[in-house]
Amino acid sequence: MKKMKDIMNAITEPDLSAQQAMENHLNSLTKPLGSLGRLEDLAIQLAGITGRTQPVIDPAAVIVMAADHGVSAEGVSAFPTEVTRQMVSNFISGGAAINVLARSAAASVQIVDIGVQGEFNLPGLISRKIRFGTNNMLHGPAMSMDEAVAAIEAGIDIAQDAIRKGAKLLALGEMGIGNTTASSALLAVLGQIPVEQAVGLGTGISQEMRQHKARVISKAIERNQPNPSDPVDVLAKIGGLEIAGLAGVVLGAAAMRIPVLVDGFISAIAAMIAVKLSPLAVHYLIASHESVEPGHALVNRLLGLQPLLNLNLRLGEGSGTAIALPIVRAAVRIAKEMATFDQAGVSGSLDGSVSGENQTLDDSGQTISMIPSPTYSIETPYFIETRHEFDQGQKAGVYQAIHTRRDIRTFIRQPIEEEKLRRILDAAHHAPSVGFMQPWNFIVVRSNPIKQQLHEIVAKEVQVAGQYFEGKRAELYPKLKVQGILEAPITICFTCDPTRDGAHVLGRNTLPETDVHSVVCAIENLWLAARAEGLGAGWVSFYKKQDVRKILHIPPHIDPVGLISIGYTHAFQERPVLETVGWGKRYSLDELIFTDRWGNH
Ligand SMILES: Cc1cc2ncn([C@H]3O[C@H](COP(=O)(O)O)[C@@H](O)[C@H]3O)c2cc1C
Ligand SMILES: O=C(O)c1cccnc1
Repeated sequence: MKKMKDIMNAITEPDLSAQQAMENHLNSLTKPLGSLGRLEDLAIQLAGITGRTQPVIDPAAVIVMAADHGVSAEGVSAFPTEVTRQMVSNFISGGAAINVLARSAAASVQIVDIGVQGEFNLPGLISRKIRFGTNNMLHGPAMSMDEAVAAIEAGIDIAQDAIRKGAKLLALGEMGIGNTTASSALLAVLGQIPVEQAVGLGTGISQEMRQHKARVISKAIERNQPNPSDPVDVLAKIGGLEIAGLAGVVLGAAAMRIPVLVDGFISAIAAMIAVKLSPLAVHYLIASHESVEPGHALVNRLLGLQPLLNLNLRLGEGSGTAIALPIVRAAVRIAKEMATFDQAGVSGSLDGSVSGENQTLDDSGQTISMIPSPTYSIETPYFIETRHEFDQGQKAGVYQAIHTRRDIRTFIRQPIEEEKLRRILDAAHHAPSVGFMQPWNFIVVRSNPIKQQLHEIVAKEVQVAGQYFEGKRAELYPKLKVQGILEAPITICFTCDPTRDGAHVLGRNTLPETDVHSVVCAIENLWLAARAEGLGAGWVSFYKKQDVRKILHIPPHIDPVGLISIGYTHAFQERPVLETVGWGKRYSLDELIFTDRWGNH
């Protein structure tokens, strides 16, 4: 137990400065920014793991853990238990799929007996047998907690040994008839997924057998009552020895800053257990592929991993890792061997920056920001409670949306996709609101005649406002474009209903205006989401509320807080227009920050 705990605690964050250095390096290479897509993400991840801008992943070793499952007595697999033992012999003889694929990928294979039912006398087989297969989980725990911990610790030892002998990347493989049953049970409990969704056909059973398999799993969960917040308890009651061993391999590798290539459903479940035990381990995982087994996509999703390949595999043994290894190697070689713009004497992009400023010039020669391709999945993992940290790409995305948001008043006539509109409205609807009062409504204006009416009342107020400016601002004012209601495909009126949720809203007794504050939060959410989606948004604030109420049939007690025009645009200016034209400049942040009391810097 101590070994496991120590290793769990030894796993640290990836090296952010090495990641940044890698990103800068990739951006200096002779290719358009980001054009090597996922290979660039891989190179950055490997830099973070290894702390090196020239990561080394060779020699790579596939560790295949083999064990048997008592539950296979229930007829949950298309094959009998003895196939596990027979396949171990096949692995040692070099005739299994993983042997061939590993040879083709120039990786070594280590076969570990961590719980096969049967004795071996095979040279080259690593024997760490904890017991002769698990018990049938239908009738009680598959193994004891001590055995589960011993299997995890055996995995840690094996990873450490392999690394000491020189391995720079470990890949997970497994063999164990019945192990998709254990894996589905683990997924159902640890991922809080309905059993029905977590179960697949494994080695190729019929639909009737699949239903039977699901019933066996449900009964085993019912019988054992595993505690979802204790991964070792769950592993012991409904898991398997090879799964525990592989979880140990992940922990051992991550603690030594060695990347782990994950194979199919079973090894991904093992990786999930490792991440449950030590959340930072997730940064060391690379998903080689997504198998046909339906649970695999779910685990990848829960872990936030994007598989490199989808080849309809459903084998295991580490097969997918050997196929993906050359891709990982390609990422490493790109970083190491490609020439930079300087070295090759190749001209950089037109703004002169080859170093990743994410900028280019628009048609008129003005510097505009580009949206880099997203490096992370839009589906945030939400089951792993402990994985609340944003990864580098996610963090960068949030700040990028904030810093490149602009008040956009010039739109091109390209319609907004309905799903996009729905997503940004949903972002607005997830804004913070005082006492959760959600006082907003969103009137989405698409009708041209109504836009025309809004445009007219706004134009009138724009005129009126002009007389209040003096000097330079009076001169600049007529040149400013302050609204784009006619051009924008839609304008949204954000309203506030002060009666929503009754008179006594939590947190609003002394500050009645908190309802409007909440609506403004919704506007900002929409604005940032729109920016991330490549849509410009502009807040129009020249209007008399009475006029807007009349046009949009808004009842008198409802406040039309803001009109926001949205649409695609030619350019997101690097700086606010009002700054560029000299209307105003951004105050210094330091001057705005006081310490403890007003005015104290
Ligand atoms: C010949 C053979 C070789 C394999 N290699 C991997 N598996 C894969 O299938 C098994 C899991 O499926 P289930 O839960 O349906 O038994 C595991 O051993 C897995 O590694 C194999 C299965 C067979 C039959
Ligand atoms: O996803 C896998 O790796 C898998 C699927 C079925 C059987 N064995 C392995």
